Amino acid sequence: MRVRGAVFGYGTDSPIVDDWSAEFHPGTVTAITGPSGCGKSTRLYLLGLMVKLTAGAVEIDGQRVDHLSDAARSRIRAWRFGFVFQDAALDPTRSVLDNIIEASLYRNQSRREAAQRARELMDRFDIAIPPDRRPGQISGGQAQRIALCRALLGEPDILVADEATGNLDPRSAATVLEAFREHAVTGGCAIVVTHDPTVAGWADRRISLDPLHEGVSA
Ligand SMILES: Nc1ncnc2c1ncn2[C@@H]1O[C@H](COP(=O)(O)OP(=O)(O)OP(=O)(O)O)[C@@H](O)[C@H]1O
Repeated sequence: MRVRGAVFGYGTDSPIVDDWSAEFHPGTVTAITGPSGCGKSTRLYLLGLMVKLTAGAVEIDGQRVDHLSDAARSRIRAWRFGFVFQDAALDPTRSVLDNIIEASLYRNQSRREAAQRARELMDRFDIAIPPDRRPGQISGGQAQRIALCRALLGEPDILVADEATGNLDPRSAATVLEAFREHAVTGGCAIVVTHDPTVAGWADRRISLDPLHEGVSA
């Protein structure tokens, strides 16, 4: 996917993202780095078609998609993207299992199949809690991994993660990074925002938004 000349700001403030262009390739993990508040998460919202640009365009497979209707953008999000946000964004009223499988039900996957796969993912990421637990009764690191299970369950083309290893011990973080790598190796596109130099160094490409060393490196 790519973004061309994107401009976006919140309300009447000056733009947070001003004429941003970038490309993200299948088979590749790209890390986005930069100081706190520079607009890394905002760029993920923009790539995930969650906000409307003031100018510029977002393209997937060469097709412009940012200007489509809300319903069309929601469909693209459900079918093409998997998201892991900083706050996990789990529904507190539903079990962790239901949180994981919720999005896949939009994709006409059967509940039984989805639940089976969700349990496999929970095992893979060592989330040793009963699947009927509510998000209010789990740790921050578990919530992040539940959000990752939810993102992976839909087998997205584009996996977008915001500080997805931030709350994790080194072993759990390594399992999560392996999952990003596997996603890329199987032809997916992974985009990870991180403050962690180890994660950035491990990625295939880095987009730095730091004014002192802005640019792309591989
Ligand atoms: N909903 C909002 N309304 C107004 N301003 C916002 C909103 N969300 C973020 N901002 C502002 O936009 C700027 C960029 O925020 P963003 O969360 O994208 O930065 P970030 O680089 O991801 O930060 P961090 O590394 O601390 O998570 C910040 O100045 C922030 O205060």
